[in-house]
Amino acid sequence: MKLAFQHIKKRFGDLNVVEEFSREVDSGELVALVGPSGCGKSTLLHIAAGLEKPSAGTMLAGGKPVRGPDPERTLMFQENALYPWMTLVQNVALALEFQKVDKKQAEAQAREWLEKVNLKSFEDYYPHQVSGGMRQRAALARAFITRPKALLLDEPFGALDALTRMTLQDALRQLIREAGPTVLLVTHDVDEALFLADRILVFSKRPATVLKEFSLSQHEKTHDLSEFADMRREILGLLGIHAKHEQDAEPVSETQESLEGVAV
Ligand SMILES: Nc1ncnc2c1ncn2[C@@H]1O[C@H](COP(=O)(O)OP(=O)(O)OP(=O)(O)O)[C@@H](O)[C@H]1O
Repeated sequence: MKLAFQHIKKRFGDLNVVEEFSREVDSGELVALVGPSGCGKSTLLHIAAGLEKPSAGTMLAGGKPVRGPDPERTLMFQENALYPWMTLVQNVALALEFQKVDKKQAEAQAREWLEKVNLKSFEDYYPHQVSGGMRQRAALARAFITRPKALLLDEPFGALDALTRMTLQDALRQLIREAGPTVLLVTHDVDEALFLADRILVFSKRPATVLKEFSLSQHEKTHDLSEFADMRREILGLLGIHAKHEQDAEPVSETQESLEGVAV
């Protein structure tokens, strides 16, 4: 599903959040939105999800104006919203039950998706009985089980430690490869954007405008992002973070902290 932001502007009262944003995200493409805290990235995601209306301009999904939320466009947050009183399998199955799929069939499919995200023996655990990374794996299974045409990911792994985050990024890439949704990813983590994205949009501080756009080669990426060192340095520079020397470039977790520090 192609997403098209056409001359989008957004104000909240006196606060000018998005100046004017026009971009298309092709079917099956993954575009990462990177920028200072509070610049308006999540607002753009909410407009794509149909949770916020633009003050001006048009949001199109699959060529049609977005008029509200739709299961075809699934939003996933940093804080997994699993229900604590339901097991992982019940949580994942619920997404299908909302779509009127029979409970037994929904649970059978939920078990398959939990297996895909390496949670096979944990299906019947409750969220508090598993780690934060495992809860986000379950949240990924729940996001994918309805086979949305567009996935809108808002800092999906922001609460996880760097190592767990990398394993979740691997799981996400695998799921995307299988299911092929269009993905918009908001992240503070430049390395996450480099690893996952086909394209990265770097935003200015509020009101959000695109400072620069980067296209990444499609070939197989690994977490060794050394071939993207120049791009990484340029992105960090645009965000006002300067790595002294290449060998001093911040590791993932510090990058995250530094970016948080650019809050406006
Ligand atoms: N519903 C709302 N009502 C009023 N102001 C809002 C609303 N949603 C967002 N804002 C404001 O708009 C600005 C941009 O918020 P947004 O969440 O889009 O930024 P962001 O770039 O995603 O930030 P972060 O990276 O910290 O999540 C902020 O100042 C925020 O307080």
